[in-house]
Amino acid sequence: FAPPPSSSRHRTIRTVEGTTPGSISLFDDADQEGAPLAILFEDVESELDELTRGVDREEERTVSQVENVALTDEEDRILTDQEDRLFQYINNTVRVESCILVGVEDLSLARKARKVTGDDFGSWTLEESMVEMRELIQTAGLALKGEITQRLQEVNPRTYIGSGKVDEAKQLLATINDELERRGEGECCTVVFDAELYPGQQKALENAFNKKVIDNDFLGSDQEDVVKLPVTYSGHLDIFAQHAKTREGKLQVDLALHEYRKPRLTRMWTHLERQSGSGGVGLRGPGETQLEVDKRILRDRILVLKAKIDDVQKQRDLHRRGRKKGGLPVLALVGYTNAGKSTLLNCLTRAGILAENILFATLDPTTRRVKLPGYKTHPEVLLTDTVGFIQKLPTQLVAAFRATLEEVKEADVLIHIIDVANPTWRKQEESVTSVLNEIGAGSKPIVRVFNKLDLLEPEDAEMLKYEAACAEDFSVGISSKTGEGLGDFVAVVEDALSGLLVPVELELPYSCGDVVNTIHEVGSIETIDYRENGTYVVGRVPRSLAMKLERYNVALVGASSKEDSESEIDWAAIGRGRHTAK
Ligand SMILES: Nc1nc2c(ncn2[C@@H]2O[C@H](COP(=O)(O)OP(=O)(O)OP(=O)(O)O)[C@@H](O)[C@H]2O)c(=O)[nH]1
Ligand SMILES: [Mg+2]
Repeated sequence: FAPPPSSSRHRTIRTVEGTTPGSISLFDDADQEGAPLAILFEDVESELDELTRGVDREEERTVSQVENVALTDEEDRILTDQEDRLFQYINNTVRVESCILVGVEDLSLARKARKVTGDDFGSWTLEESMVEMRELIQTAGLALKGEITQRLQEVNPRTYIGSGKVDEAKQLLATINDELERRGEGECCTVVFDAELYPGQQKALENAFNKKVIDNDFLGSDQEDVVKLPVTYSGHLDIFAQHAKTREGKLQVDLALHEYRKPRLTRMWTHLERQSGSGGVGLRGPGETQLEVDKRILRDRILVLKAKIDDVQKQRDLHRRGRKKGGLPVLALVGYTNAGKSTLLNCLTRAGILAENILFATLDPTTRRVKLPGYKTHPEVLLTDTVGFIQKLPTQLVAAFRATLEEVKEADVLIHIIDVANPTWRKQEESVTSVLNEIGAGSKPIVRVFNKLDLLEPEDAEMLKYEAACAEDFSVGISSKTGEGLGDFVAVVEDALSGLLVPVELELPYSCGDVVNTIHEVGSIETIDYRENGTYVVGRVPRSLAMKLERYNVALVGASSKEDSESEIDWAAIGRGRHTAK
């Protein structure tokens, strides 16, 4: 992380209160053109100390006061800098090197599912879930050293897994650590659970494992405190933390981390308190226990973060409303993480949005105005990329990202990208569908896109294309990589859009009386007036009908019948990124 001295720049910033000047160095990565600035801590402790002081002052304000804080641009910039630094801190330190994975299958859940649905289609097997956890662990940058699994008829309320398994895990950790020590490598002190644990269970497990593994040096030096926080299910959070790019994404991850820690109060803040001078001047009030202080700081931080997120969201709402006014149809790309949403958006727009072979590459919704090549009935649409879904998201996180999913709720049509090269794709599809239902977006028109056909055996790819062609709903098989099927994709999207109701204002000659009946049947009428030249109608009709009635249109909103003259589209070239805009 050390910058070459020649390229380093130095910048001094003021804290919000303007009291303690702090300084940070910024440097450009000389090798990579356009790489983001990285922030180097000269003195991590004092930076963070300053940060918590800021938080401490914020807490004196009540909720409404926090909401009313109008920040100047400068203050806002400084606060954002502070967020960024906290962020860097999270990214760089709440990471552990190695871990073991405990997989649990709670058979009582499958039993419950069977009672409701009559079968257990859609519930994940232990092995499928483990495959996914391994990927998550890898994405989080952890080295997986060992695994144990258990099938449980009922969860043990105290330690989640049975006491025999706890002993087994301890034994495994001991064996692994002996081996690591022999090789002179750092010890493995993290247990990742493939389950959501109650704080009490987590504590009990920490205690159980602590005795043998984490031991006294858990209280070791300041940095170590944080590094050795027993991470169990927070793996998702770390991954989110590493991929949030925009202000809102970062704030949300930050909030989720705080919400996650609240019931699990760890020693994270304690060491900061110790840094702030004897007795924690300005932090600990009279008679307050350390735990109370910790809780207060977390609670206040959560308040501030929520207020800020609110702010950012209000701005986004404004943008969204502005977009609506433009009358362009909005398509949202949804799907399981790693299905290829960003790749498809890139392919369609060449917008250069991050597409990587890691889970959760996209955390922030990105919207692009796109002219779909080959799109006949409408010149342009808005395409929104969204964060990928996943089974068993920690509840806290789902709540934090619900706002992001608002974009999905606002869309006219959902494009559900499915990675058919993944053996569990049907279950992933189910998981996504249930999240969509949960957020109230299940009734929107959905285009199912079987992606990554290029990775399948040709005959399997053919089967899927056939399945898509025969499907009653909107389905299509494509490969975002080779460009195969993208022409069909655009056609299917067009079909889906043509069923949408669009606002119209028409003057229909009296000779087309039956048209009014049709509008009643397939759309809705807000105003009807019998005028000299014909029937004046304001209402909403399917896009396809709007096109047909265009000549009677007084002011047709949001649709156009311009024929697209592009006939031959070189999708393969677009897929490879060599397409030049016409
Ligand atoms: N072979 C092949 N690979 C693909 C295709 N589409 C996407 N990929 C790859 O799949 C990986 C994931 O793609 P992304 O576009 O980042 O996936 P995403 O759905 O946006 O993922 P998140 O943002 O993490 O939810 C990348 O390595 C892509 O190159 C395809 O059609 N064929
Ligand atoms: Mg993505």
